[in-house]
Amino acid sequence: MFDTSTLSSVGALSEALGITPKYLLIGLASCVGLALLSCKFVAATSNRPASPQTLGDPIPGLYNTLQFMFNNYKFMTRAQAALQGSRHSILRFSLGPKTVYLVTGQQNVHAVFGRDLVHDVTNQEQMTRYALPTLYKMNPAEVRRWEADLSGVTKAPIPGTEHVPSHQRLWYNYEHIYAEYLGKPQYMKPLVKRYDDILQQVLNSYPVGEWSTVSVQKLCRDEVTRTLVDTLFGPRLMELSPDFVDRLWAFDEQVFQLVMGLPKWLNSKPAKAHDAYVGPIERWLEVVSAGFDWDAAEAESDWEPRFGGRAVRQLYRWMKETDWRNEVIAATLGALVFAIPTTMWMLMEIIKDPSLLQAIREEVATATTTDPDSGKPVLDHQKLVALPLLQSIWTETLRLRINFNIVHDVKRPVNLDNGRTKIERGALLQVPMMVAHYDETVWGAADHPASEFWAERHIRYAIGERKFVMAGHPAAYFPFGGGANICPGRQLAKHEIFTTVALIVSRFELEVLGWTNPVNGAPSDRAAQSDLRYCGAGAMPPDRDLRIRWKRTC
Ligand code: HEM
Repeated sequence: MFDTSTLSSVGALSEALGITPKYLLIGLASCVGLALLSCKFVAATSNRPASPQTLGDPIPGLYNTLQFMFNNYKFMTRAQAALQGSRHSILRFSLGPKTVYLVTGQQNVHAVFGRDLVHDVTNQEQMTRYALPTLYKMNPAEVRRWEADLSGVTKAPIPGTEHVPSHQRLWYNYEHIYAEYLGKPQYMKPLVKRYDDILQQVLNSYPVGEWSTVSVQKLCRDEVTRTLVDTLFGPRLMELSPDFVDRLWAFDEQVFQLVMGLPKWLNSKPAKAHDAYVGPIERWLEVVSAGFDWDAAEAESDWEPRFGGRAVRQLYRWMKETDWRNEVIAATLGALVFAIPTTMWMLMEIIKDPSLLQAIREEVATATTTDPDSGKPVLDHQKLVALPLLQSIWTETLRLRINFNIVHDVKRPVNLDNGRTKIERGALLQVPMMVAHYDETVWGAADHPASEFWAERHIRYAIGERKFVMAGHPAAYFPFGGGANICPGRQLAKHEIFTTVALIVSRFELEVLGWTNPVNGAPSDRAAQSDLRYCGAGAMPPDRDLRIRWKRTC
């Protein structure tokens, strides 16, 4: 039990850390073990030389750990400040008993994602410790299978593991099937076509010539999400569970807490939301797999109504062949990242600025043809994803709104910082997007600081023609991660999001009504900003909604 003095010191500490007391209490309970270990660790390592830069810890072993976990934005701002003006681009701190190296600088980022270190610096320990038992619901025996697969993630197995049968190579197949069936153009194109068709049907439910009021967040969380789910999984999932999309968003709210692995008795909400989300996927799998003929042509088709697109079907097939339980398959498929916050941001940025909206309409028209039979407009997706202004807005949105700390374990000692920093085995490397994506020296322009959205940041004009040219170095921009684990859905996401924007701007007249608070719908006197609670965890959604009036024109 806490007495009042404990609560007031919790209050003071929470204020200093910028964490709400509730989270601090949960954090204190869960971190106490880590912190004790960490104090021992700090004592053992305090004689180290001051290279690389070390981030001070006001309460050794505790403050940094808590702030990192519960107010990542403040932590990263401190880290940025510590690195500024320092001759180092690597910052060391402790997270519980672990030594963490925050890796910044283009050369270092390039090295961490590069082929040379692919077997030395991996995400596998993070996966087996955090993602597989929580997000993918694997039991200890199932996790041990992954731990036992030492054959690596690349096509060629790590020397000495060539005896592992190829379909039993868990790390390799997991990456490979995603990369193949989500990323390769011949498999991705049918998914994009399906997405376009379904979204058109959804938008056609708004009668031509009639004004109606919609909100951008609600539209994306509802209609656009349904379109995405139908594209990947087919229509049966939502027919069997009409409230599936509500369950998805309820789970989305809890996912960060879930992956933190807090015990259920401390906070049961994340596990409950997870079960409520995975349950319908498991039931759907039972229904669609029953009697499915794996030797028939439909098993190889680009899209069929049971499993939907080929990626999900291929994953299911491999997982069954390698004896995954249905619950684990359902949880793994359910973890497919959805691209919704990026869609919300792009729509908001375009719709709120009438001259940008007009420029995008004109650009989209150049990627639209007319169907000779129906006379209806048809998007040329290949042209669409190459449009310069749309690409600039996409790049700018991802740069500012995707904020993820990519974490890798060091399996063998590595040298970074031009050989000046030796990283020991067992340490953690964190590659934060926030430092690279907001770097003023890379992205800043006169009158347009790096922290600000500027639609034309990645546009150059050559003889009056608009061209897309990324304003900064590619190694300072990695919203999809990098190296062996780079997001396999990145091209699909780009195609789907561009299609959504193009269909909306070209078929609707749009008028802004105002910003609202999505929690209670009340009017807001300011535009949306990134929801900083999501800093370090993925996409930062807008903290305000945009209410608009729209009228379908064709
Ligand atoms: C704007 C949209 C998206 C962004 C910014 C994004 C970003 C990311 C990032 C940062 C990672 C982690 C990479 C790493 O650990 O190095 C990731 C992984 C992943 N993404 Fe995406 N993603 C997006 C959309 C999608 C879509 C639409 C799909 C599929 C339908 C998808 C499927 C995946 C999968 C399966 C992984 C895990 C790969 C693995 O575990 O190795 N993503 N994504």
